[in-house]
Amino acid sequence: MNRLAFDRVACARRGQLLFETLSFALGPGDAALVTGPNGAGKSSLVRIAAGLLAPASGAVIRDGGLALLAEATALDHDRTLADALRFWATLDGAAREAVPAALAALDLTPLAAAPVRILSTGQRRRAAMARVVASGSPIWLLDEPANGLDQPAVDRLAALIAEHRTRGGIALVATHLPIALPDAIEVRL
Ligand SMILES: Nc1ncnc2c1ncn2[C@@H]1O[C@H](COP(=O)(O)OP(=O)(O)OP(=O)(O)O)[C@@H](O)[C@H]1O
Repeated sequence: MNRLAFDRVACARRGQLLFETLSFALGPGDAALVTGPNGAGKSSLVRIAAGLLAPASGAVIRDGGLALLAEATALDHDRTLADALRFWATLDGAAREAVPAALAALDLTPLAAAPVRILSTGQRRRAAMARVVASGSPIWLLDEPANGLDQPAVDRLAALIAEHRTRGGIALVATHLPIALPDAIEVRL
């Protein structure tokens, strides 16, 4: 069963404790909303969840594949959007057919043949989200997924997360912008 849990996790950066004894457990269909002021440790929490940063103490339990949306989009600027997503779909072990569906889900189909470098800020954010969708991973770790998005795109993002949860997926969302996540566990840092 897919699962993401923090068990008394502490996070320290440059000797400073950002949070400690943080515990929560997410199962199929669950979501966590991570909020807090700048520098509180939202991105650090996402990186700990992803296994990219070690907790100062405590443990993280991950059962299921992960997809991470972080600040930097790892899409190759010189490829077309569809090509860049196909590259990641292959690495993520996803079906190549997942790419057109993900492009459509993020309203990016008209830009499929455009080079990644010409995409606007919001389009780039949606492209990074398309990679998460195409991956087919059950556990989504989303760091500021609404950054640069207009309101219709934020609403579409919320709907995508809701669909993912309906299919038994898990979402951990760190954001300083409002995103509708019904019945999410709230983690305030
Ligand atoms: N690679 C790093 N090495 C050392 N300290 C770091 C590193 N990345 C972040 N920090 C520090 O950790 C603290 C928390 O940063 P983090 O990015 O997790 O916060 P945040 O809540 O996501 O902030 P924001 O809302 O501004 O994005 C900050 O004081 C930051 O300077």
